[in-house]
Amino acid sequence: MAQSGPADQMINSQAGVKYWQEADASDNGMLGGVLGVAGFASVSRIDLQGSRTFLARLGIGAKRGRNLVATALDAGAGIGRITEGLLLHVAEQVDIIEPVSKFTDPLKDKAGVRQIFNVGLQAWQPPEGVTYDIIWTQWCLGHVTDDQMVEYLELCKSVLTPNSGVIVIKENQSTSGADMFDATDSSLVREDGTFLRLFERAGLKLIKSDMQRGFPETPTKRLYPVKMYALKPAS
Ligand SMILES: C[S@@+](CC[C@H](N)C(=O)[O-])C[C@H]1O[C@@H](n2cnc3c(N)ncnc32)[C@H](O)[C@@H]1O
Repeated sequence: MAQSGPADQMINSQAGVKYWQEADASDNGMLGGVLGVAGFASVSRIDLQGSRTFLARLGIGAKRGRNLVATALDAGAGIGRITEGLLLHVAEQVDIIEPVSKFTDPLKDKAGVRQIFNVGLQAWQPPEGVTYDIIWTQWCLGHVTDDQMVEYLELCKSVLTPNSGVIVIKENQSTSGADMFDATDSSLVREDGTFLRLFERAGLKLIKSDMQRGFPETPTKRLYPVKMYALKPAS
């Protein structure tokens, strides 16, 4: 697609939310319909397994020798696929950020779900005194500009449990040599180098990273590579 100027300036957050308001409130809707493509029905399960393994490498998990935590934040949570499939298994309480309230309404009375913030990442204001052991942000950072992402990460840093808290980012990767704008949902697929620059700008250091493995691939369809980054305050 032809682009002019920094690709992140093409992001229109209202257009992004409008796209998602029309999406199905299902795992398949959250994953852009990919679960309905022949051979791809296992993508959500494989994604969650990859995330569980990544958290285990950080010492977090339900198995012996790993630690459970008190609080997690699921950012850009959609219908709570990650809250239910991952975070509630390792954290006592989970807060949620998600701009589309029809996705989160069914989560209001779910055991373990504490506060739901129906705003975009760029408008989120953490309540006074709250801290999180895990802040998980997956498949939604493409909806905010580079500056908004840095501001969001700075906020995350300020509400992370001192020393032990960790921020995890799990996002698609552009491999075309540039960040790629997608007009369908008004989002940006960033390159690894862009993520690393923005993390540094936000005062975060990378403590672990891994590629998601095991996604299916067919002769006619291949998903973007997906990378997981674990971050802590640089100082
Ligand atoms: C691809 S879905 C991923 C949902 C969830 N993270 C998952 O992996 O199942 C993208 C989500 O980002 C949300 N979203 C759109 N704009 C956003 C914004 N500005 N800030 C945070 N989330 C946003 C959408 O409403 C949608 O729920």
